[in-house]
Amino acid sequence: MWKQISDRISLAIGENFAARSPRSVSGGCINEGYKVTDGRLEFFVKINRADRVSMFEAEAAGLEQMAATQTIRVPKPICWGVASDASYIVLEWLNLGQGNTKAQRKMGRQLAKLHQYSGSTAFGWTQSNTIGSTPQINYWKSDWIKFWQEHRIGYQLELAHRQGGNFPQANAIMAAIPQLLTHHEPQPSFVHGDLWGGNAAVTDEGEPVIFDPAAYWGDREVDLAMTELFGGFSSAFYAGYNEVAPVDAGYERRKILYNLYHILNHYNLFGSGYAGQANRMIEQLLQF
Ligand SMILES: Nc1ncnc2c1ncn2[C@@H]1O[C@H](COP(=O)(O)OP(=O)(O)OP(=O)(O)O)[C@@H](O)[C@H]1O
Repeated sequence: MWKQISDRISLAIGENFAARSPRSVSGGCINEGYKVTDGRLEFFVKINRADRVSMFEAEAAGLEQMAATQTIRVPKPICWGVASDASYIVLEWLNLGQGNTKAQRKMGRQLAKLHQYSGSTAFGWTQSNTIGSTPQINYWKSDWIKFWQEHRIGYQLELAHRQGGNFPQANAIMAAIPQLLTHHEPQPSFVHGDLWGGNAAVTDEGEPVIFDPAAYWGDREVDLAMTELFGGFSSAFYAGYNEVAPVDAGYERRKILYNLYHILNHYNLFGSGYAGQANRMIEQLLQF
């Protein structure tokens, strides 16, 4: 496998590359991550089962589209595909850390600029992708409320129902979504889609980077909401974001609805430990 991947890297970069003893890099829980080097060049490689190759195709497309906005740094995808019985994606290697306050502020400003970039009149994307390893449906819709209701909350509730989940207010929350999003008319922003703290970092040169996206054209607030769900972003980050594109009134309520998607997904991926949290969020939303 590594010989094949080395050959594809060589083809992509137009010079000879032969990986020496790939080193496992911890961090991700969906894929196996490796640092590969020939002593001179370095790359980050993620490996999964061969039948998961579409996940890497979508990751590469998402990264390329974000890079094209020239707003915030993302790792450059070098090549991806199937080698032996595995799928892989090769990305430029970045020396990543947490960064200081200045870098966090810059990250906030740059994320806001990504969100201000306009390029679509509808919500969705050219391809569906994955959130964790769950399919994420991106069929186009011109109506954000319908998009969120059907492709996000409805889809996850259906998956949860099929695995026996007990969400007594599932129908009620589906019916309440139009009301919860009323008077909110977001422009489609190209969102990262999975912006927890583990998917954002700062290079050793102080440049903010976001990676491992589940991208689509959506309400920018989905990214902000997720940054708050598991923490990891400092007040400087939010100050930077608000300098460029202050959040709209009503965000605090929508935030719960947007994060419900991720908690339902966690239920579907990791099991019943997340059911209580999802039900509490649903109850909270139904009280508005
Ligand atoms: N281009 C890169 N260069 C160096 N290290 C990287 C790079 N991209 C990611 N990393 C590091 O590897 C870790 C795992 O990367 P990533 O989140 O892309 O993997 P994953 O398996 O898809 O993760 P997840 O389980 O979050 O879906 C990151 O937290 C980061 O520390």
